[in-house]
Formats: sequence, structure tokens, C-alpha cells
Amino acid sequence: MTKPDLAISRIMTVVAVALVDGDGRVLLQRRPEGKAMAGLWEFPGGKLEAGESPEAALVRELREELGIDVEAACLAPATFASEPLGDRHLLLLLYACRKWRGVPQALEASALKWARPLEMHGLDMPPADRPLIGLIEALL
Ligand SMILES: Nc1nc2c([nH]c(=O)n2[C@@H]2O[C@H](COP(=O)(O)OP(=O)(O)OP(=O)(O)O)[C@@H](O)[C@H]2O)c(=O)[nH]1
Repeated sequence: MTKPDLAISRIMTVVAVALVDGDGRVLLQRRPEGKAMAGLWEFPGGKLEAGESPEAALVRELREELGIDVEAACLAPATFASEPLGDRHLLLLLYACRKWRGVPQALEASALKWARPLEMHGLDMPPADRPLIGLIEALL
């Protein structure tokens, strides 16, 4: 029998969102100093907590990170990334969302930026995010 190349316990599931404004721009946040990959631009989101659904985790993360309220029903599954990350394997589930309440604030990030996909190609983003840019472009 062939051995699986990854133990399930090493998979890290992360949920993130492309918040899209009326001009077709997407919100990115900059990872703060002191964290892995500090200074890189990423989609808001984070890890699932035990027992949380992906949508509930994202609703929570968006409140914690940006101070906005999003309905789970407004989170549309968009695409995903699958990428080795240190000694783990990252499964990044990316949603798209065009409706939220409140004005996003950088409560945890060092900065926020509304960017068009074309601009995103020129930004430093985590390796898992790079293949997602073209897919987001096609979705908008
Ligand atoms: N939110 C988010 N995380 C991403 C993206 N791309 C990517 O590789 N990641 C990785 O997925 C993980 C997200 O987890 P997180 O935000 O909860 O964790 P963190 O590293 O900030 O640290 P923490 O454990 O102190 O919360 C990080 O390892 C982060 O580098 C992305 O676009 N958005």
C-alpha cells in the first residue's frame, strides 16, 4: 500500500476573503512586525478554531481584524490554494464578498490597501496567494 505523503494533522486550514468594493478593488492587509511573513500583503482571514465552520471562522476573523460585520450568506466560495508552509501544509480557502457593514480598519494589520488585481501582481504576497491573483481577476 502506498503511504500518503502528508499526515492529516499537519494540514492547516485557513479561511480568507477577497472583499470587493464597487470599483472592483480588493482589500489587502499587511502582516505586522513580529509575525511570520511580516510586511507581506494578504487577504484578511485566519485559522479555523476547533469546532468552527469555515464561514463562522471568517465572520469572526473579519470582526476581529477589520471591525466589520459580514453575513455568512454573503461569503461566496471563490477558489483555494494548497501550499507547503514550514513543516505543515496550508489549505487556504478563499471566499469573495461584496457586502458588509462598517468601514474596514486595520485592527491587527499594519496597513490596509484597496488594490486592483493588476496592482496585486506587483505586491509582495505570501507564496500561496500568488496563483490566486489571476483567478480573482477572472472572478471580478
Ligand atoms: N489570512 C491569511 N493568511 C494567509 C494568507 N496567505 C497565507 O499564506 N496565509 C498564512 O495562513 C496563516 C494564517 O493564520 P493566522 O493569520 O491565523 O496566523 P498568524 O500567522 O497571523 O499567527 P497567529 O497564530 O498568531 O494568529 C499564516 O501562516 C499566514 O501566513 C492570506 O492571504 N491570508
